[in-house]
Amino acid sequence: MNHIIAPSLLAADFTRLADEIQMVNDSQADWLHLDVMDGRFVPNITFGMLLIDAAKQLCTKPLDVHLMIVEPEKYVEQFREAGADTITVHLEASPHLHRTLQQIKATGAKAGVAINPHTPASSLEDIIELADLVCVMSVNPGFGGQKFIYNTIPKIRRIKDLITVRNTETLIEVDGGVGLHNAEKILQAGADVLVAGSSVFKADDPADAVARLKDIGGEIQRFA
Ligand SMILES: O=C(CO)[C@@H](O)[C@H](O)COP(=O)(O)O
Repeated sequence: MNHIIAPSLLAADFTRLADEIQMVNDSQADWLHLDVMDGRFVPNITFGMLLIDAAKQLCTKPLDVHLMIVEPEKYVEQFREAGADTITVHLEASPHLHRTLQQIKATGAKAGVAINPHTPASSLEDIIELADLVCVMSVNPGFGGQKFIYNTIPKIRRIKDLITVRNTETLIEVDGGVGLHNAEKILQAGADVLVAGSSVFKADDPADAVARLKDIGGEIQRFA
């Protein structure tokens, strides 16, 4: 499988949201990534179902919705109804993660688990079979435009090993500080999905930035 590029709308120009989403439609992007923040799980507030609903009407690509909120289980059905194709909840915000992933799947959405930079790969051992996607946070969640935390690379490898050993179809998504300067390393470590906010939307030519990210790694032999 070729890797997936998911531009993160957080870095878009919100005064031109329809144009920014049209760029995603016209580019080689595979998904649109949407960061929902509640000011409690993370120290920032972004948007909720209303914007997901609007994005769904404009976007021709699947919506990858990342819930950086406490008690995500309260809102799973509403985000699905708004148009989320993948719903990712944080392990650190989900005391009943197994139940929450089942709840997401019951809506027909793909179920993702996100882990913060300090959360070890081993914390996924008893949940990996249920996860369609693991979102490895490579910055502390809450803001776009931060620097990639390089300790994440060995963690991606450990998660990839876990997925290989358990023989699951789980995708590894890497989110935060991703760009042309580090995408190859991230893909070599085993990532399947690159979330890119600033490196796409702040580029002079965002569609070209997507194309370049999509191009990377075509010839790469991944580590086992
Ligand atoms: O979830 C987050 C931040 O919490 C990310 O999705 C960012 O939106 C990625 O933005 P860049 O680091 O690529 O600017």
